[in-house]
Amino acid sequence: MAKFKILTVFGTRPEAIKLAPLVKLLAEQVEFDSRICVTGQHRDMLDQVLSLFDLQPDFDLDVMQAEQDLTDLTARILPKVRCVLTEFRPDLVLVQGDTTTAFATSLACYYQQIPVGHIEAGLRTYQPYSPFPEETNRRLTSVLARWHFAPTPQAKQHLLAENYPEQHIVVTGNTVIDALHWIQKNPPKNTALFSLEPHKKMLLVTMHRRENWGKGIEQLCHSLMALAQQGWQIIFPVHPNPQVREPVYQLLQHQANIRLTDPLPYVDFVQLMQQAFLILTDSGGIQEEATALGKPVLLLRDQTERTEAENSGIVQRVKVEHSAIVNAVDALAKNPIKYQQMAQASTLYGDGKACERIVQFIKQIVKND
Ligand SMILES: CC(=O)N[C@H]1[C@@H](OP(=O)(O)OP(=O)(O)OC[C@H]2O[C@@H](n3ccc(=O)[nH]c3=O)[C@H](O)[C@@H]2O)O[C@H](CO)[C@@H](O)[C@@H]1O
Repeated sequence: MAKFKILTVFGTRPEAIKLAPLVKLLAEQVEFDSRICVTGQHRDMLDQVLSLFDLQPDFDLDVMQAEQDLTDLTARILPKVRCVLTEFRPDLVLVQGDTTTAFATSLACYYQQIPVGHIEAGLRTYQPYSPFPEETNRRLTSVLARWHFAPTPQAKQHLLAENYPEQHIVVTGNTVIDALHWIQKNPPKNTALFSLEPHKKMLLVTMHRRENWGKGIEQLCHSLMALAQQGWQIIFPVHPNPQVREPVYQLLQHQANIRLTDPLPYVDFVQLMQQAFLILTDSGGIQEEATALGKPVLLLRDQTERTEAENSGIVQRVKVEHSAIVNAVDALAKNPIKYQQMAQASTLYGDGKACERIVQFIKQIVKND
């Protein structure tokens, strides 16, 4: 019998982290012919993850260009994905999350009438520009997908409220927790892990969302200067986008107690999350990982689609303003009871078995076909 052909397409670091354990598991299934296609939307950061998980793409579209804009990126992905679809002729294409790669790939599949399975389906803020373009990318991807792998019951509820058929939706947990477990079980040998000053409490910081470009990044940098002067040790892996990198390096490069780095290998970053007193971020995936690790997060965004973490108390939204950020850090440092209430590990985003559930569901689809 011919094998069921699955093509998994991704292009950015967070998609690669979240799909790595899944493509590894798919490759072990004898009844599947599973291939990987990378668009290369984030070239360097993507390659770092591929090498960590020892993944070799079967197709590499290499769409990355300097200062790429969303229109050009979408327009470059469509015909390149079409070529792969017509060459490999998959029975199912898997995409993840809310990137331009996920949306444009789903559209290319729709034009070829190839079914799409959407991993991490159903996250919503219902604000089209927050986060931008991710909120609209994920809603458009839902429209184009046939199968919806929802990470949480709440994500499933969003999809049901939008009238997607219940038999096409399955709650799996988020595959990022599988990735986290994998990395904890398979720490790479010979890595030079990041060294810290042991007597100082550490704040781990990331910021890259478009909504924070300009004023938000400036406000964050000024708050970090004030916190560094109070004696906090700050580690800030800086996103390579010039809209982020230039102002951050300009404002913070020579400040005592602040270490700016290039984006770190995933294993180093996970270790730093564990060592941090607090994480300050506008990231999506870090909220999920921090929830699993029991590490409090100050979320530097107006909206979040990860309301489960916020409701559980581990994630606290903070206005991206100098004094609001400084006050929020101070308040937690001075209130150990509140801090301990936040620092509770939870399986809200999964138990590390999301990939198994996705694979089982796909086998069921094949059986029912
Ligand atoms: C709107 C939103 O919230 N963002 C989306 C975005 O990712 P998201 O905001 O999560 O993307 P980030 O660039 O913050 O990447 C986060 C991931 O990178 C790791 N990390 C971070 C810094 C570093 O130096 N090294 C490192 O390995 C983190 O541990 C985490 O796993 O695309 C994801 C994949 O489709 C979606 O799930 C998210 O919903």
